[in-house]
Amino acid sequence: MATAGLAAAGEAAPSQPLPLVLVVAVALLDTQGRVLLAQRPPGKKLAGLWEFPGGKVDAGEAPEAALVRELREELGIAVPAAALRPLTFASHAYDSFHLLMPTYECTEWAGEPAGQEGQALAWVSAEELEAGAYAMPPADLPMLPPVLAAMRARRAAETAAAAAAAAAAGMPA
Ligand SMILES: Nc1nc2c([nH]c(=O)n2[C@H]2C[C@H](O)[C@@H](COP(=O)(O)OP(=O)(O)OP(=O)(O)O)O2)c(=O)[nH]1
Repeated sequence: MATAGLAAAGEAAPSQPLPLVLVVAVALLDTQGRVLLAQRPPGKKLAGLWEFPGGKVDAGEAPEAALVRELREELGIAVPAAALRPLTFASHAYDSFHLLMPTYECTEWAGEPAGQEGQALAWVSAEELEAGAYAMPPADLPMLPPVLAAMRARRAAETAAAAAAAAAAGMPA
């Protein structure tokens, strides 16, 4: 329906569209099924909140390439693009832009993650994440159910693999 038609029907006219900002992020999962969160530094928007590592996609850049670049720059780790598996996405209207954030799951990387820009990092368990122990941006909250499911699946798979290895070696798990 055209705007005039909406107004005639007594509905609110659509507000000014916000610019769409494309950000890519990752749920990096360790063998215990914990996820890596990074704390946004002081002086930035959403300072102090804990986020999934990632950043903005540059013009002309593929999302996976952007994430590989961001993880190298921010955490000092090398991630093969093929190890990035689509998991979920965020779509959230902030005051001055609309965030669209495809989020991948990843269990393979080379190097030890360390905050290259001085940001604090934390490996967070599913229980801690679910309890809200790490305050996150509002855009991230709808992504938590699929992230938690991925964390628990990873932990269960690693536990089963350890039990199978122990059984094969003739040892109790
Ligand atoms: N990487 C990441 N960004 C998030 C998450 N949740 C969320 O709302 N964001 C927002 C915060 C920023 O507005 C944007 C990320 O872009 P960025 O990392 O380049 O943001 P920034 O503020 O450091 O950069 P800038 O605008 O100062 O250049 O997405 C998240 O879980 N991970």
